[in-house]
Amino acid sequence: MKVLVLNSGSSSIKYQLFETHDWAVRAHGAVARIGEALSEFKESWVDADGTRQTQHVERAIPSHRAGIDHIIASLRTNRVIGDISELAAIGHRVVHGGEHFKSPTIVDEAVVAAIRAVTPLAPLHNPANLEGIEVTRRLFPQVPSVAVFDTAFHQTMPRTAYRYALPEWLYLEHRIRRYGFHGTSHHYVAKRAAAMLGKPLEDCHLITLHLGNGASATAIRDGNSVDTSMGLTPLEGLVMGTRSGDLDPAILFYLAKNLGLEMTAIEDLLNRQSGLLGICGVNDMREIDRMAEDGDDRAELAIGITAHRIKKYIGAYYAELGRLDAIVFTGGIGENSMEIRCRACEGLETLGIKIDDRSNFCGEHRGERCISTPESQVRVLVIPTNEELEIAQQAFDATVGVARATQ
Ligand SMILES: Nc1ncnc2c1ncn2[C@@H]1O[C@H](COP(=O)(O)OP(=O)(O)O)[C@@H](O)[C@H]1O
Ligand SMILES: CC(=O)OP(=O)(O)O
Ligand SMILES: [Mg+2]
Repeated sequence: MKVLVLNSGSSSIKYQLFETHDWAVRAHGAVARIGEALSEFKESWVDADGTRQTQHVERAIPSHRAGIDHIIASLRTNRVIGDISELAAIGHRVVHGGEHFKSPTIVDEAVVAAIRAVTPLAPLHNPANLEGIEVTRRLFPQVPSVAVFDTAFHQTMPRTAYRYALPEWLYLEHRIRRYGFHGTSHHYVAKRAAAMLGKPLEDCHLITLHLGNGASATAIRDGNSVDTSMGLTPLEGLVMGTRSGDLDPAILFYLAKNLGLEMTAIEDLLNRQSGLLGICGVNDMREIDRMAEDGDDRAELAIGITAHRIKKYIGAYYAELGRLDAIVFTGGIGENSMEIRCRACEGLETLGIKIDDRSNFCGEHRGERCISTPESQVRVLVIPTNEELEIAQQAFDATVGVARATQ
């Protein structure tokens, strides 16, 4: 059997097709720059003779719907999906599940409505996630679509971490609280970290740092999320590609009252024009690293603010946890930027955190690795995330569980 996973982001769709007997990847790819003049479609698949094939095309792909149609057509043309009955499930990353969803859920009309109801809380993400669900339910009505929520892993947070200091009715009547995101990634790397530490996840105290386009930190006690930096929406917390992360809420009043900005303009400013892009004009960390090396002061500042914010969260979460086994770096920046890892952990030796410069320099080594010195009490780990594998396994378990229950 096979499981197809769609991870629809704000301007991209990543996908992977897994064999369920060994979780080998039969095909994977991505559609990037959706809606721009020229979108990019990269795919890689294993053909019937076991040979890996790749293809890279550039063409206009105006919407997520068109992107998914494209992916499915290509999987069929390349004969990666033959008989539809081979598909056990289609797993979908859904960013916001509110308080309703604590585990992977087979999608029906009521689930679609519940996801739609929380869409205002993840305006960059949930519409794309829903579009993916609608397309696959239309194309493959006989295959269960399973929603795997970014918010689910964080549902173990205590109320002292998830409630804001706002009037109670805003929580009771409107469910305004911290939800947290990237839960699938935080959970996946936490399990891998436990394996590297050689102890059960239930015994691990960890700080996981998912640093991609969106970025978040999570405090994990005894294997459970007990605090996380993103809040009601994926805007709070760390500095991101185009999102501001934490700021004084009074800045919003200032922008509205003194600069006359409309609410929609403020929302766009904080979600799409801030973060790395706002500080230095570029949101790609590779390019920012190069600019900083060439002496660009704004690029240097972007790296500095990003690392400073990460360090603040490490300190806060260490204090919350009291004991810390490991700090885990993941996501495009966490996995690849030795500069960010180095600066985020700099000066933390008295907390028992010491990076080994040679191990931190990745060179050709891109896999799971420990980058702290042997004396460092807290291990510092780099673990490539694999949200799609985690979603595939959770989606498969959900469908197998239902099949068992109905037998
Ligand atoms: N070799 C690298 N060095 C520094 N940053 C990198 C490198 N490779 C990727 N990145 C950064 O990772 C970020 C994207 O992370 P990723 O996890 O792929 O994002 P997404 O949230 O879209 O899945 C970008 O800022 C990109 O510049
Ligand atoms: C929730 C979130 O920020 O996701 P991404 O990093 O994919 O934008
Ligand atoms: Mg991501």
